[in-house]
Amino acid sequence: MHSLRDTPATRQRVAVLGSTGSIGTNTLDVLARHAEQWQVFALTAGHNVDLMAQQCVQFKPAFAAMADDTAAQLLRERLQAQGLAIEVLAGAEAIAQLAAHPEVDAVMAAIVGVAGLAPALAAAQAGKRLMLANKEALVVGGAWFMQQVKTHGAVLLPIDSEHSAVFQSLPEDASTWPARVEKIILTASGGPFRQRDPATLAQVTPAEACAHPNWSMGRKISVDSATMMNKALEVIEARYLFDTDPDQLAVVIHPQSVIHSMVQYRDGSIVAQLGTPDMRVPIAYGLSWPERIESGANRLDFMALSALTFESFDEPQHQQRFPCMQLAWQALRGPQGSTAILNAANEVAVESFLQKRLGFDQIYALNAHVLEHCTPGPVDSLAALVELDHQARRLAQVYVQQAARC
Ligand SMILES: NC(=O)C1=CN([C@@H]2O[C@H](COP(=O)(O)OP(=O)(O)OC[C@H]3O[C@@H](n4cnc5c(N)ncnc54)[C@H](OP(=O)(O)O)[C@@H]3O)[C@@H](O)[C@H]2O)C=CC1
Ligand SMILES: CC(=O)[C@@H](O)[C@H](O)COP(=O)(O)O
Ligand SMILES: [Mn+2]
Repeated sequence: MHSLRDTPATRQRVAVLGSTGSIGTNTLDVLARHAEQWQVFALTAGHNVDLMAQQCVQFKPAFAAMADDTAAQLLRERLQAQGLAIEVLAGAEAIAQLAAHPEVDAVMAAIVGVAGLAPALAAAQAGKRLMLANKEALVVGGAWFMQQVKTHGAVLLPIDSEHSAVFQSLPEDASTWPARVEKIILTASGGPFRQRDPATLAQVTPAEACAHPNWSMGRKISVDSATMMNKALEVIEARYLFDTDPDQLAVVIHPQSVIHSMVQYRDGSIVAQLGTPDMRVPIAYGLSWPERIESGANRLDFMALSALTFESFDEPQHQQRFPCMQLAWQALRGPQGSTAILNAANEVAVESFLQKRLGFDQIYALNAHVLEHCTPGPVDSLAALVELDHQARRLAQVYVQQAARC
């Protein structure tokens, strides 16, 4: 593998995993504003050769990797034709190797789904600064993943907007959190169906589900926001990131997505983080922590805000609209491995919904079914997690096939 010997020691070298996605492109936008501080060392993606080729021209990384072999070959030919000396690698293993590359200082983990677990883990085990957008990695890996971060001296910075908000609202000394914190309150927009008649949810289309009112995101997380499974995954993510009891985690619906989340302290005081809904803010914070850098985000104009409103997720209509929410606590209170099972079920359910093989309302039914019927196992290695994920996926696929027959 080739080495960047001419890199000034002061520039941090970043690997952006999932560079062609929503988080990946926002990350590159922030990095482009700070070329004197960070250098793009590696870019990785799945299939999108056109965008990856453009990113390679602009950022000239030492390495580019595509999960898909054919895409990698195509990229190699394109870059050669342009005279760019970028080493192109292929496959999941190469992506994990780049995440752990000795010349990498920081890794943006922005692959969607459990596919991002192995490279995020590789970065953690190599002791990197790990900027974690890929919430599924933590939902699957749970306390074991956090233990790997600790054991290998990695620094984990949350990128998910709510968790970045919580992190920004907590004292720097983590050892004080248990004594000081009463509750973590995650805000939720309620997604595109917050006011939809629950009786009509069976008919919604992928396009409607992906039309998030406040954020422009990839299709998987957009569907998760529409079912509020995104918030369920975030409750699980918060439990492991901040090592809280599940009962200390609460969700409040806040349709404007201005308050990104809050910490309630034992004296009743609440500290919140606010801003315009722009992922470049948590990304910039993940890159620069404990410093602050320009993110490019518009500043919040309080005078232009009509109102900040809140709704209880316990309202009967919201309970009907968003049954997925309670699966977070069900999985957290279940045996070890339950959150990995729930994640696998949900990935199959969302993909099937996007392919129009499953109704929107069946996402909850599938998730609940697999969580109930899949037997959890110990979560103590990547291989064990992968096996559990496969087992849950098999059960979920059977459910989809049966649902298609009805
Ligand atoms: N978007 C957002 O604002 C937020 C996202 N997140 C989380 O960040 C993660 C990324 O989300 P988002 O950017 O929206 O997703 P996108 O779908 O926009 O992007 C996903 C990225 O992962 C790549 N990818 C997909 N599958 C694989 C695979 N099997 N192996 C390697 N790379 C793969 C894609 O490559 P390609 O397209 O080239 O195939 C793309 O670069 C998710 O876990 C999400 O929950 C969290 C908070 C906010
Ligand atoms: C930007 C981000 O972090 C997303 O997870 C966002 O929070 C989705 O919004 P809701 O899930 O609250 O609709
Ligand atoms: Mn979020």
